[in-house]
Amino acid sequence: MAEDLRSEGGAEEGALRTGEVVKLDRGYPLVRFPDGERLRCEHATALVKGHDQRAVIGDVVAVSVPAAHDKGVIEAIAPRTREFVRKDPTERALPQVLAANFERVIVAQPVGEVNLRRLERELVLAFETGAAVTVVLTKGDLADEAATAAVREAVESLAGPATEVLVVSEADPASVEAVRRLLAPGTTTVLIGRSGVGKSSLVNMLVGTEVLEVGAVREGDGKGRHTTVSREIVAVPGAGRIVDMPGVRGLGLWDAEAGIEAAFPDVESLAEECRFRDCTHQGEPGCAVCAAVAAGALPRTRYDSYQALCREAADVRDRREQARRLNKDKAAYSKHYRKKGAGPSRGGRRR
Ligand SMILES: Nc1nc2c(ncn2[C@@H]2O[C@H](COP(=O)(O)OP(=O)(O)OP(=O)(O)O)[C@@H](O)[C@H]2O)c(=O)[nH]1
Ligand SMILES: [Zn+2]
Repeated sequence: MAEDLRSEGGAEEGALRTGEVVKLDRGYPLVRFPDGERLRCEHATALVKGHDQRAVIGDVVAVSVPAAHDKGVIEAIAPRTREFVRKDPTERALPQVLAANFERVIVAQPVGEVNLRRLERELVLAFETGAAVTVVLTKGDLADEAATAAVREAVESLAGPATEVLVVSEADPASVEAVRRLLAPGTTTVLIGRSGVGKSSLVNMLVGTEVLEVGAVREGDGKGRHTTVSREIVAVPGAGRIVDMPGVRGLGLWDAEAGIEAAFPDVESLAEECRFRDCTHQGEPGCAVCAAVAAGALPRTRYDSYQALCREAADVRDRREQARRLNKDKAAYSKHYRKKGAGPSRGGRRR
């Protein structure tokens, strides 16, 4: 008992202050307090040790400020209203939260080089958060009107009728006004998209000054480019706040069932006509999805990526289940072990 309390309470005397993680870079998380003060904060060992809890951008945190200490200590992280989660690229079965507590996700892709397969994946992750989702096609000046219209149509049909699709261009400052209108005061928007699509440029246009460093794209393949790794919540004048999430390369699915459903409304509505309620659309009799593919009503590529994403989601689910079972076994084992070992010496150890 006493041990539990000790590990929870921490040794700090001062009152806890509530703040928000507004910047993450290579240093300690930067926390902003309601009075505007910003302070670099490290994590209390109690947070990191047991469950490896770490604050992400947007997290509301309780901070203690030990006397004669230049850093604060994050003692607790408030429950999140929303999380952007991907599978941790370096782990078999662990999630990685990239941002917390936001109201909207903007998925950015360059209008001249839209990658529909990647967009599908980005939409699954965005929808999975439960936030409002918007697609912004960037670099509008690099595509002519006809090409832009064709791409917009393709993207709209992919994203579904509920998702707005906007086109912006650095060459046309008015084009970002539609984005600004989405950022309602008091709300936070997360901006995702592969490196170089123009996310930082969009944020700078919204703010009106160079708040974020813009990467210079190397001629040709665009490889070997310097990418910023910091994430920062930026206030947009007269609107809400936006977080540019640079350097998000891999977007492995984590929890994805609801996201897939939302990102594939065309498949989902066809699926309602399948003979079996649990149809997997892989050749079952009376499958409306397969029938639509055969009739050319549902593009085969679209069907294939739907199936691939479903497989990936199921695979992650299996691995999590495995890990959970393993941990349960471990926990049961150590509980048993503790009981046996602690028996005779229990009284003696208590102080
Ligand atoms: N022609 C044109 N170029 C643009 C536009 N927006 C951005 N760019 C260029 O695209 C390159 C990449 O822009 P960034 O804003 O750094 O892209 P990013 O998505 O923030 O990239 P990361 O920070 O690496 O994630 C820069 O050279 C920009 O000048 C646009 O509307 N038109
Ligand atoms: Zn079916």
